[in-house]
Amino acid sequence: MAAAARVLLNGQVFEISLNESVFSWKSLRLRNSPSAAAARGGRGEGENQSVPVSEIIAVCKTEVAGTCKESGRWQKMTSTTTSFTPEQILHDFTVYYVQRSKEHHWCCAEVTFYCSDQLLCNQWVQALQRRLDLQGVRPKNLLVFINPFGGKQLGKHIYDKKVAPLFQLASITTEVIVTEHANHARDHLAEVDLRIYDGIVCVGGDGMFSEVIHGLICQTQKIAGIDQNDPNSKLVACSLRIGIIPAGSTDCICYATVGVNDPVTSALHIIVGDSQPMDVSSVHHNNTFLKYSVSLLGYGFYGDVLKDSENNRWMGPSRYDFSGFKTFLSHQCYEGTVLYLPATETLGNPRDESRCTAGCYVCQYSGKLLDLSNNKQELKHVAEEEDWKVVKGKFLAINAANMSCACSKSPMGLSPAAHLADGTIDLILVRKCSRFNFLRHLIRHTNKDDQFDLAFVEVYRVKQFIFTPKYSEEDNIDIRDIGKNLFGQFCSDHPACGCSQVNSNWNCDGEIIEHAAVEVRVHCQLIKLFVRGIEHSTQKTS
Ligand SMILES: CCCCCCCCCCCCC/C=C/[C@@H](O)[C@H](COP(=O)(O)O)NC(C)=O
Ligand SMILES: Nc1ncnc2c1ncn2[C@@H]1O[C@H](COP(=O)(O)OP(=O)(O)O)[C@@H](O)[C@H]1O
Ligand SMILES: [Ca+2]
Repeated sequence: MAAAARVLLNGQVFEISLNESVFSWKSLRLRNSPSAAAARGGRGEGENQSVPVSEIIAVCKTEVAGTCKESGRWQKMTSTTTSFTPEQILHDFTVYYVQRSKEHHWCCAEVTFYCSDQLLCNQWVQALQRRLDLQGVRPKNLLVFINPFGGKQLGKHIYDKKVAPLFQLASITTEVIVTEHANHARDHLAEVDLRIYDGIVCVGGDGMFSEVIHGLICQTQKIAGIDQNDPNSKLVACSLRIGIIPAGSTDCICYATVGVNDPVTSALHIIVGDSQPMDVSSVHHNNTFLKYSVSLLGYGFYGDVLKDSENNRWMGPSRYDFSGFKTFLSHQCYEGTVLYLPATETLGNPRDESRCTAGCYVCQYSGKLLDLSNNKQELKHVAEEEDWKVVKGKFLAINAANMSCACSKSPMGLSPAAHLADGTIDLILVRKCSRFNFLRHLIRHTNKDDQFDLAFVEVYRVKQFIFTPKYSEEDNIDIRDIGKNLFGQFCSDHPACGCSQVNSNWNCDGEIIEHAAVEVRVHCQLIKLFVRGIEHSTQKTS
């Protein structure tokens, strides 16, 4: 087949061409027209444009029944430069491709080319389709879970209206499960034979994503014979990629990996077969596995916000604002000891100006270190005693951010310089301070000011940490119950010392962990997502 051909687009003659990796179309008329210079380098139909084959969603052939309806267009065109006649224009094909718009949004654009004969049309459709078939990274069969009750309860609607048509266009087959109860997706994934799928999609929020990774990681460890209750176990990485269609309340994992929480954008990243490794933290208590975390593990402020917000689920996403306000007013601090193991082998620092973006070299470097350590038999992690550091005190918040935790409320995130896949978490300790100072810290999450540049805030990049509350958990349950039953929620929370004898709980990706004493360890690049990390804003389609 010719590498280039003449076709019609919007009544003008275009030359289309295809090489190994790029499909382009350029207007032949524009070359000599006075407006050519202005149009050069422009975007959109009617101008010169190119699209990487890796970003073509589909190519479809449409037989045109007749020329009557379109004859005005053909007449206009034939009067300019073409040698086509209206009778010859019977065949067209449409190319659907990724188009970038503002703030990391992707949408599906389409362009239809009219060919002079059927053979030419078929040849181009086949040539493009062959190139698409060579895109081995693209998923063909997906298992989809929809949480119908996440966020504003629009998960099913979002999937049916915005996502399913795109998957169909891209010839992706799906098995869709609308969850009927909490943990439905997790339990299904822990047991089902996953070999027939090329990936898993969850439609919902961070809680739904958490269910999916629990099912997937558990099954993977079970098959590999790994004991998840042992905090020192070296976990086996999961091979299936996971896609998130945001339909939750915070959607922080989607936002921090794509740059926006938009269902169409996420669906397109799945279709083109993007892949991004991600760190996962394991949380243990007394040598018992509790949970995995990908975004935020928060004790104190974020733990209390979550606990309170669970009573107000009917409010939808605004439950977090309501509970956030209440928790801020309660100004509760918690006493305890944090032991942490600093990350020494990785590149980067939580106070860096640079950010984790698509193709991040910090994460790639950690990936190489991981490969090296995977080739060794022994688990290297058993750290020397003297490596551990200790911090004791009264804290308003202890936040462990596995990634930036950016979301629409906090566009830079809780730890703006954190990395998706470097094998570390940023441990943020907010010590007891005045309400005014804590508010200053919180407000800095919403703007570009440095939330760590405050005397009562410390941040460390760590591989592992252990938190021990001052008050033992067994005693604590009694205190909390007595306090709640007799005086309501806040009464027992304000002893004269200003620090609570009641423990907080951990917020683990939006799920509550009741234990306060935990041991947390990061597992570098344990899972993969159908994303590429946040693109630099200069990355354009053409
Ligand atoms: C005075 C102004 C104060 C504003 C402070 C804004 C800081 C907001 C930072 C939020 C960081 C959230 C990290 C993400 C956590 C999610 O995993 C979790 C669960 O999300 P989901 O409900 O499942 O989508 N959401 C929450 C709020 O705990
Ligand atoms: N069908 C269901 N009924 C009730 N709860 C569910 C269902 N499916 C999933 N869940 C649970 O709903 C919780 C919140 O889901 P999520 O999708 O994260 O929404 P949100 O972001 O609003 O919290 C998760 O803990 C998940 O386990
Ligand atoms: Ca990380």
